[in-house]
Amino acid sequence: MKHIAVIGVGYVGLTTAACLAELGHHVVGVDMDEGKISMLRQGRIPFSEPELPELVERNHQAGRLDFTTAYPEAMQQADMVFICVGTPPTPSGHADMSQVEEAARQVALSARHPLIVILKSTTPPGGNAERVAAILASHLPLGINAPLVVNPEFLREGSAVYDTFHPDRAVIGAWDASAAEEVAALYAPLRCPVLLTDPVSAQFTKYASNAFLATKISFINEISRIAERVGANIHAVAQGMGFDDRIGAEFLEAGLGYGGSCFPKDVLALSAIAEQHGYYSQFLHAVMDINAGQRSLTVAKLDEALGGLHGKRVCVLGLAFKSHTDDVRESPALSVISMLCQQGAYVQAHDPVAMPTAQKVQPSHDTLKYCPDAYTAALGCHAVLIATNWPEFRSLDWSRIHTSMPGKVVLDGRGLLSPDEIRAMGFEYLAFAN
Ligand SMILES: NC(=O)C1=CN([C@@H]2O[C@H](COP(=O)(O)OP(=O)(O)OC[C@H]3O[C@@H](n4cnc5c(N)ncnc54)[C@H](O)[C@@H]3O)[C@@H](O)[C@H]2O)C=CC1
Ligand SMILES: O=C(O)[C@H]1O[C@H](OP(=O)(O)OP(=O)(O)OC[C@H]2O[C@@H](n3ccc(=O)[nH]c3=O)[C@H](O)[C@@H]2O)[C@H](O)[C@@H](O)[C@@H]1O
Repeated sequence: MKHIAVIGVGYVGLTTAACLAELGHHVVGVDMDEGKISMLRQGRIPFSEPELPELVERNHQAGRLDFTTAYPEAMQQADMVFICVGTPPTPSGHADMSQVEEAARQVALSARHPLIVILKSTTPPGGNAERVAAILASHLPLGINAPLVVNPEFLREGSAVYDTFHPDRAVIGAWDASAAEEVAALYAPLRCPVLLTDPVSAQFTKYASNAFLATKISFINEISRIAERVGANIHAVAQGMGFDDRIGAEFLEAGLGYGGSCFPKDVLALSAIAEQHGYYSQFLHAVMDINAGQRSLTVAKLDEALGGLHGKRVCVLGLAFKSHTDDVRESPALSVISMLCQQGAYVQAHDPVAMPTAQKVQPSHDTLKYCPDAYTAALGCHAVLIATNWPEFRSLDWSRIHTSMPGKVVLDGRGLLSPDEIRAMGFEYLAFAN
């Protein structure tokens, strides 16, 4: 059993803290956001993530998981510290390292005995790990050692707890071999492959992995544009491709494209890193351009189907960047809603969990209304856009929706519905090469 401090209790930090506690460690989560910490102390979770509330509550009750805003309190017994703070994009596309650097400074100032500092936040290679190690070294009390280990995170929102307990691998990059072994030991109960490498390669592996997954999505979206022109069905094509183990069946869903707090920022940061090193990556720019293009293509499809958007009423189902989360960072749904409103359409939107977060960043106005359920959102509309693949959208009473809509267009932006069933009800079913 280890004493562990987790700095930053957002999507990654809270999941990491709760899962480590479930594995039997004693964990204290630290955040500068007093609101988040006081919610957690009352047993409430600041965001929506399946399985996490139960896990946090169980471990909090068992005395293995606590929360504080005070670094010294969390650091009192810690022999390991995970840094899980944000690395959002700066205007130039580079990752903003200021939260990580401040966390490292606070950790070092509060350290009273030797410990291992584990960098879980996604941080760009090219001097950043070295800088964090230097910040630690210059702020630690004399005689105290705190080796840095880079251990990037690969969980997905919406299945964060499952992913943490079933990782495909752990990547551990360190200059200090014994610190790397201690971090590897934390993963032993999870029985996953562990790659021990240097810090820069560990950092780069994270960016390369996200860029590859984003590439798969942009690839299938590019193929869907061509498939549409030649009359091929993209789902059949993706399925046929996916049977080949070298290709793999996952991340071949054509549609609105990727969003979220990571693919957009990490692909952009990787291209910025390349440019900083004198290399323009045409490839990464194509991935980003295709992704942005899917959003305008969605609006263009609705425009064509409705004979213009001005004055038309569009129901948007799904507001977060994917299902099973309330995270609206870089949400394709929200950017399509903005474009629809700009072109004079009225939007009626609904999401099973992301209404409060969406309303915060895009408050309702004359032409944008948030609705308590999918049926109210569809009422009086000319078209429905499925923007995230919530399974419950599939099981809606679509004939009830059909009756309540003056227009009959359904644009399935996530390939969620059965085209034959929807067409049989009298809808005009549109998708991306379907
Ligand atoms: N969200 C995801 O699915 C994944 C995120 N990542 C990476 O993990 C990192 C964290 O991401 P999220 O959890 O999404 O971020 P988040 O924004 O949800 O959480 C970050 C937390 O850190 C806190 N914080 C910031 N500065 C602090 C400081 N100096 N001291 C204490 N707390 C501080 C913030 O108040 C916030 O609660 C990022 O680098 C991200 O790229 C990696 C894999 C998955
Ligand atoms: O670094 C990160 O933050 C994380 O980014 C992604 O996880 P996440 O963004 O939570 O969610 P994904 O399931 O990857 O979906 C990302 C976006 O791609 C879209 N997507 C996904 C798959 C697909 O086939 N098509 C597609 O358009 C989703 O709708 C969503 O908007 C990665 O999958 C994680 O491995 C990684 O740890």
